[in-house]
Amino acid sequence: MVPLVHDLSGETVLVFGGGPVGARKARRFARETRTVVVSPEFADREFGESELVRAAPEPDDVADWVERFDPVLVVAATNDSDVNDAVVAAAQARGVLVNRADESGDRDAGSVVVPATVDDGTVSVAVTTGGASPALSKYLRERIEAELDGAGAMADLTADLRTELKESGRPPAERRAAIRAVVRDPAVWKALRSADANPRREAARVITEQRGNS
Ligand SMILES: C[C@@]1(CC(=O)O)C2=NC(=C\c3[nH]c(c(CCC(=O)O)c3CC(=O)O)Cc3[nH]c(c(CC(=O)O)c3CCC(=O)O)/C=C3\N/C(=C\2)[C@@H](CCC(=O)O)[C@]3(C)CC(=O)O)/[C@H]1CCC(=O)O
Ligand SMILES: NC(=O)c1ccc[n+]([C@@H]2O[C@H](COP(=O)([O-])OP(=O)(O)OC[C@H]3O[C@@H](n4cnc5c(N)ncnc54)[C@H](O)[C@@H]3O)[C@@H](O)[C@H]2O)c1
Repeated sequence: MVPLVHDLSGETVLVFGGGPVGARKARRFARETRTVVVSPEFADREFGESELVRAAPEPDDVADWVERFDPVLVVAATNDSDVNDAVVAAAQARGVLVNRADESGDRDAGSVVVPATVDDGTVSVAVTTGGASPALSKYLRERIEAELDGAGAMADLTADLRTELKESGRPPAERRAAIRAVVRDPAVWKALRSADANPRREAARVITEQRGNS
């Protein structure tokens, strides 16, 4: 499996099944794009900004639902494996990506796994075990969460520094060395994680020291 980062904005994600698993997937996708959940019941679960459609399609009806919403990704999260089979078949027939929540063995063409993810600003880390052990993905995600504190701010800071170094006409090798030194510097990280420190000043110090060393 090849992890790719997919921009879903402007697209539709269609989720079949409004149980805890369908709700979790729907919350995740609804943060990014229009998400529609089809299910005969939704209990009192949280579906984020998703649109909820109360229905229980038979396997033979699933293709019509997929055609009607024209999604870029379909999620099969019902507790009825015949319906989930039909969702996979309908997605494949239309060349649409499909995530199947009730299977982690052999995957069908076009199938995708939803990884465990941590976000900090523009930085995302995704963990997958290729379907082998979702509990391990969750555990590793929890461990990475603390590591990532400040990463979004570091991405913003170094994006600005890259632009400034380019504009000041520094040669590529020097820019690369400077940015690499900043992202590895403990004092810059510490400053990014504390409210009253000055990360820009720390970064400027690192760049000056780096230039002196090369
Ligand atoms: C990462 C995460 C993302 C998300 O779903 O948002 C995710 N599962 C999560 C949690 C979790 N899921 C399960 C447990 C109970 C412990 C256990 O069984 O291990 C726990 C842990 C818990 O609940 O503590 C049970 C389970 N999961 C699947 C099956 C079916 C099967 O194995 O056949 C069964 C058995 C059902 C049963 O037996 O009834 C299948 C899949 N689950 C995946 C993703 C995909 C593979 C990801 C990978 O490559 O690792 C895949 C293949 C399909 C998919 O859904 O995309 C999310 C953590 C989010 C987070 O917290 O960060
Ligand atoms: N991927 C994961 O992390 C994970 C975790 C636990 C379970 N699972 C598997 O995923 C499936 C869903 O898990 P759950 O805990 O949400 O199950 P659940 O039984 O609580 O919910 C299933 C939902 O599907 C709905 N449904 C039934 N028939 C439908 C139809 N024809 N069309 C639309 N919706 C329909 C039900 O009303 C219910 O709301 C289970 O089969 C389970 O094996 C996956």
